Amino acid sequence: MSTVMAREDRLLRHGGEAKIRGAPLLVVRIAEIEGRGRAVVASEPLRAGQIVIRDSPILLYSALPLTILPPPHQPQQQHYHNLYCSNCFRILQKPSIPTLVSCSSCSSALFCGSNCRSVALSSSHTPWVCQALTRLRDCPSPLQLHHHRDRQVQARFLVAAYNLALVSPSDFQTLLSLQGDCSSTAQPEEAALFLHFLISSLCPPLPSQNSTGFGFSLELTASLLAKDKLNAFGLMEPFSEDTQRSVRAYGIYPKACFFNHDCLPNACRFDYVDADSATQHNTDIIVRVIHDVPQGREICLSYFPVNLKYSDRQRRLRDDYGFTCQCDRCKVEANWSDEEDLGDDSNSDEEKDEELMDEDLDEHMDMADSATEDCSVVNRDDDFPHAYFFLRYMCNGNNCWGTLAPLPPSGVTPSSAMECNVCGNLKYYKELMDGDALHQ
Ligand SMILES: C[S@@+](CC[C@H](N)C(=O)[O-])C[C@H]1O[C@@H](n2cnc3c(N)ncnc32)[C@H](O)[C@@H]1O
Repeated sequence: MSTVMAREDRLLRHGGEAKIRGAPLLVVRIAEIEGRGRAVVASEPLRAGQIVIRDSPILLYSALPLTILPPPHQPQQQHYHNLYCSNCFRILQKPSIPTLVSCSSCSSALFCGSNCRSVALSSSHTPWVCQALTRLRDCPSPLQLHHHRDRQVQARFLVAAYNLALVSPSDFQTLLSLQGDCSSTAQPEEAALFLHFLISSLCPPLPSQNSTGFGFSLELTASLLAKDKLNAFGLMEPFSEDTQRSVRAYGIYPKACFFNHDCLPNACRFDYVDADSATQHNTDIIVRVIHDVPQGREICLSYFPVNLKYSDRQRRLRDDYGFTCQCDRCKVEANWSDEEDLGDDSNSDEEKDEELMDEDLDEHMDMADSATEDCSVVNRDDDFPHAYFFLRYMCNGNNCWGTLAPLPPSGVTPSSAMECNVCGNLKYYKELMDGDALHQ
């Protein structure tokens, strides 16, 4: 067992249940499930819409490429298009606001105000991060970092992670305790080799043995990258019907990272990053159950939009998360044939994907039409919950494909308003069943 793994084991395992940073979990617990690792399980019956976890990130980093940012007070609005505060990650919509400030020593970070800047200077944007990002951004072109957006984002993660070891050793230990390590592969991945070389040759030296006891090494770099790949949550750009949405920042959330995946999840997560600037913790994520969940049942999220077709889901889960999904929906859809559905060969792959998705959904919807007569189907363990799921819990907004969860119940009364976790619109149960959802 590697040093990293041995330490992880000591830090984490505690009577079969994992210790979790921060406030104790109340309505859920973390349990080990064979073949699935740690999992979030309801410790009491949960009501539709109930919040099960509210979680703050231990680490947040930008998903944007390493570029020189425009100076504050830059009058041209377009320069700020899709730029975010480097601390709170709210969108910088108003370039003329007098509070916009940049880092005083680099042009890699822009903040929505002096408060965010001073928080960042003592946490996520320390002098070491400032120099490291500047040197990586200006790295000589033969090293090819400029052409490789994914590697730039991974470099940002590694800089943020090694900085975490310096500024918050306990959070760094939490990061090390998450699933993902390099011990399963004999050779460190190419990304780890490349990025480790880049950081060790370009960035200011890190203390060889910091207070966490972990030295800067290729093994640790590879392990950190694996943890990021399996556990990071993306905070998306604001929703727009017309454009493809991408990630504005990635975060490591020490409780939410225990949710396993299901292609028909019973919970979904919300974030409100662009909430009122007076709101603290705007990068928290909140997980709510989408329907009643009995005590002892595992609570799962979907790691991607629920509309993906079977083969794409299987591929992503295998390639990105290292497991074969055997959820109820996959068992049913494993018998469906993609080849039969491929249709006109002249269409692009994207068009084919959309057609397949529409056909998959049509099939679900047909089943759902006959299922809606009997609302009890939601609790049945056969094919129908799949169809019912799409009708009731998938947003039908243009280009959205979000998941709907009821607003939190007030007392014992469930809410009839369903909130979409992608577009944010509210829909009402009756309109959903009538196929005429009300957008507000
Ligand atoms: C974000 S972590 C979830 C928590 C993880 N089980 C743990 O022990 O820390 C993601 C990893 O959990 C495992 N996992 C998630 N969903 C799974 C599922 N439906 N079946 C099997 N393993 C799953 C996979 O190893 C995946 O890479």
